[in-house]
Amino acid sequence: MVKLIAIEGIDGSGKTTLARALHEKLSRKYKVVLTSEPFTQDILNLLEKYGWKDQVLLALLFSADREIHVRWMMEQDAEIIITDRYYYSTIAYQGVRVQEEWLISLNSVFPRPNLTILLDVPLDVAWERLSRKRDSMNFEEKLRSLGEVRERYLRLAKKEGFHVLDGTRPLEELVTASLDLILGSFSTSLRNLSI
Ligand SMILES: Nc1ncnc2c1ncn2[C@@H]1O[C@H](COP(=O)(O)OP(=O)(O)OP(=O)(O)O)[C@@H](O)[C@H]1O
Ligand SMILES: Cc1cn([C@H]2C[C@H](O)[C@@H](COP(=O)(O)O)O2)c(=O)[nH]c1=O
Repeated sequence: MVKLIAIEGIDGSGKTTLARALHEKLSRKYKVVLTSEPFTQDILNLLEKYGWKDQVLLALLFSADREIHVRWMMEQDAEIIITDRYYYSTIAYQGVRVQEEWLISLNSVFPRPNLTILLDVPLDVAWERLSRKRDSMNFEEKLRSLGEVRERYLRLAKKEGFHVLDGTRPLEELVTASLDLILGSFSTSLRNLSI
């Protein structure tokens, strides 16, 4: 059975960097697919067209994109799939303005990840990192709500049992900690092979 690992966190928390490093390490022993959300170019076009203000529309668009993403993931020949963002992104981000129960219900159709890692960073660290890539989507809007998104992620982590890692730690430490979690939580066959 394929194992699904979700990497979550606010913008600038280091998700993409960690996901790529884990992909590189795990690929030495396993068939690993690295993917991310938003998944399709279509959703990026729609975000461009309709903007980022209407959070109900965003929740519906991201969830539709996720359905296409999940179908695609199910077709992959992989032992491990690492996704840089998954449905908890919708619950944390759109949850700032939209009823959480509805978001949870909307996303209840998707497979639950086997393991979720939340990279947690304070806002000033995220801002500093993001300002280096100010071309990122919707920069000014993001900064306004990122604190609330972080709080929502931390609450979700407690409720859903995510593994929370301090994203200000050096990358090498984060990779080691994540590999321990991944190999420790999966089957004996995965655990017996060291990376
Ligand atoms: N552990 C780390 N320590 C210091 N800098 C880091 C660390 N991880 C990532 N960075 C740097 O922070 C910046 C943002 O990293 P990255 O793009 O991986 O974050 P992200 O969470 O995927 O962001 P976004 O959600 O905006 O795409 C990059 O410049 C990256 O090199
Ligand atoms: C999947 C998903 C994403 N978002 C937001 C979060 C980010 O601000 C952008 C994606 O950009 P990134 O460079 O990949 O971080 O979209 C969201 O609000 N809801 C979602 O479900």
